Amino acid sequence: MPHAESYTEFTPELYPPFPSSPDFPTIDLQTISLKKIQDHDAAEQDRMFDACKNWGFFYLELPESEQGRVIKEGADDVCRVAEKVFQLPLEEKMEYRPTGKQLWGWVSVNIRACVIWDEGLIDDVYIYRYKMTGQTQVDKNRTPDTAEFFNVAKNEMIIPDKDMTRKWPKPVMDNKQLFAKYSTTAHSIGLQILDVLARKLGIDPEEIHSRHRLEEMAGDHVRMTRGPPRKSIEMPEIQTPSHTDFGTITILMNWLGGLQVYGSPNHILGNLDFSDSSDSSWLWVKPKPNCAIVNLGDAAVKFTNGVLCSGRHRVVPSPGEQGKWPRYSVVYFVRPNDECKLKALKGDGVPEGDVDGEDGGGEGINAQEWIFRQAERLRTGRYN
Ligand SMILES: O=C(O)CCC(=O)C(=O)O
Ligand SMILES: [Fe+2]
Repeated sequence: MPHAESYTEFTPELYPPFPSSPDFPTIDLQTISLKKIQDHDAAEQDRMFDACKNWGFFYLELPESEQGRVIKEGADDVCRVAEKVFQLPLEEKMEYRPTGKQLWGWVSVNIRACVIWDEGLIDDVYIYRYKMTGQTQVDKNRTPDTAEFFNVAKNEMIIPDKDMTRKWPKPVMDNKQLFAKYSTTAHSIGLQILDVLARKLGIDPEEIHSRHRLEEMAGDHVRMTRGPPRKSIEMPEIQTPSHTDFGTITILMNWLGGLQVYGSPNHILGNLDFSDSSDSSWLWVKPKPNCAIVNLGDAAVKFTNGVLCSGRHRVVPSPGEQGKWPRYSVVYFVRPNDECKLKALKGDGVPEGDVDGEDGGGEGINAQEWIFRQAERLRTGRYN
């Protein structure tokens, strides 16, 4: 561990390597070059499309692309802000919790009810700035999670201070430009990837772009996460429970192992199943230098009627020696605009009908309602 005098928690230069032992089986993900995608390289597009139909996860090589470098370097800077935010006194961090009691009273009410809620409350709920540890359940025994999150909303960071609607901690406000640039760049990279996938499926790319306009209100945010060092060698704790991401595409930066993908590809929409927590069922995602980890979320499954895959994943303490360090990650969630209906788009490669039955034959749930519903399922441990 770093010495107290030079103490900062986020010290990637000191991290030991991911252990190369059969005790930690890793998933073999494709590595896709962002530069080649930006150069419209056909072979790279094919490989990326296949990865998205298979695991719904791939590595995205960053440094040769200018936007890639913004993410690579920006993620380090965001982590340094994260350290400062997580080191704030708990009572200060709690000022940024979602507005509690009313939210929790809502549990048994039909999801449609949320549309009649006061706007501000919904906003707090889904932007969900500070999540202290223990707010979600990780297994059938209702064991609480061990990770802290601080979610910085894209829509707040890209507008002038005078128009902001929420209070943010000083370290975030001091770095507003960093969050604005990071959000704008990650959003743009996400859409470049989605554009390729749409074309492959015969979907008009404008149908994707119009559902993800940067300036429109959406659940997009930069999530800073912190998981504590491992308590014991057996690794019983789960930092973040089994889930699929709620949005369309996620750009993840992490430095230490801990992320795991369920060992068979998931084709179920919004799958939060945590019943199988046995270590042997999960594959480690080894962090790859210079690469982001990209994964698709529920909206990508919905828009393509199940052709694209959203991999179910979770986070456990880092393996081996790495587990002595607190674990930071920086996640950007590209999500559809709040009002966007989660329904299949038209395209030659998209099967007709409603593969998962979540539409109920009606208008479909909108993106904001979906986030709210899935967050609530995670919180209560009720995933079906
Ligand atoms: O920390 C990580 O590596 C993954 C985090 C994650 O899956 C999430 O926040 O949705
Ligand atoms: Fe996730």
